[in-house]
Amino acid sequence: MSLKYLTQDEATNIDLELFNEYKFSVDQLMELAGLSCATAIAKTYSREQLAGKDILVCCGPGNNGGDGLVCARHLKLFGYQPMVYYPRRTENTLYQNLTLQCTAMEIPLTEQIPQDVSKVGLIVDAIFGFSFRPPIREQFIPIINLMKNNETIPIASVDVPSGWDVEKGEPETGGIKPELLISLTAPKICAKKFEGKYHYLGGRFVPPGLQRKYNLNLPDYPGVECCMLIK
Ligand SMILES: NC(=O)C1=CN([C@@H]2O[C@H](COP(=O)(O)OP(=O)(O)OC[C@H]3O[C@@H](n4cnc5c(N)ncnc54)[C@H](O)[C@@H]3O)[C@@H](O)[C@H]2O)[C@@H](O)CC1
Ligand SMILES: [K+]
Repeated sequence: MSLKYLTQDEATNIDLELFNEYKFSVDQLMELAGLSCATAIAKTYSREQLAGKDILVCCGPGNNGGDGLVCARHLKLFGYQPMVYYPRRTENTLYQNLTLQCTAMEIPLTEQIPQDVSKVGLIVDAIFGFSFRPPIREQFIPIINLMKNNETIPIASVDVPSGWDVEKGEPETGGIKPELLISLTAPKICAKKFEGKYHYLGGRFVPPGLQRKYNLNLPDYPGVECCMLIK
């Protein structure tokens, strides 16, 4: 049986079951998800490759953005130079704590779109995940366009390329084209349209009962790895 690609509803229901039936907290899964993203990024882009370059981590308003904040912290701990663009701060305590942790890690944080990206060697797209529903709301158009119109800086997308329909994939009007996609828990249907070089699976936390219920057919992670290349 092949690896299952999830519909938006399946992804949402798995999310709810992880929190309600398996009693995971958002923090627990977000920490594991963010760490697997940072690890997949580090395996794909060495520190030498990115020496002297910033990693621009773009964080959206939901848990995909939370994954980005966690990912930025672990990239810093791995010796990279992340900076965080986080435009919409909510009063949510978890996001406030994650933001404080980034600041305490001396990661520059900005609410303004960076004007000068000449020092940026990699963009991490943590704007929208599986809860995205087109069309993109006004406030997020500039950052999506910054990623879409840039031809030189590689993009690593967390869970879903932001702005893509979670099932149909890239919008007709053209979307971002990530080089690396890290699918969390299990890939979403839009990942079948992903044509970038590296597709990783992360989020090594799925209990066997949930795997069976949704026929996920997840491949075995090698050894103690928290992420694995699936393409
Ligand atoms: N369920 C899981 O197994 C896990 C989920 N995690 C992350 O959580 C993400 C899903 O998080 P959320 O459900 O908070 O939502 P998202 O982070 O996918 O979306 C963020 C917010 O964007 C807004 N939005 C939706 N459509 C929009 C549009 N067209 N224009 C502007 N804003 C729009 C929604 O209000 C949504 O709350 C996953 O993609 C993954 O990254 C991980 O943290 C942990 C594991
Ligand atoms: K994303």
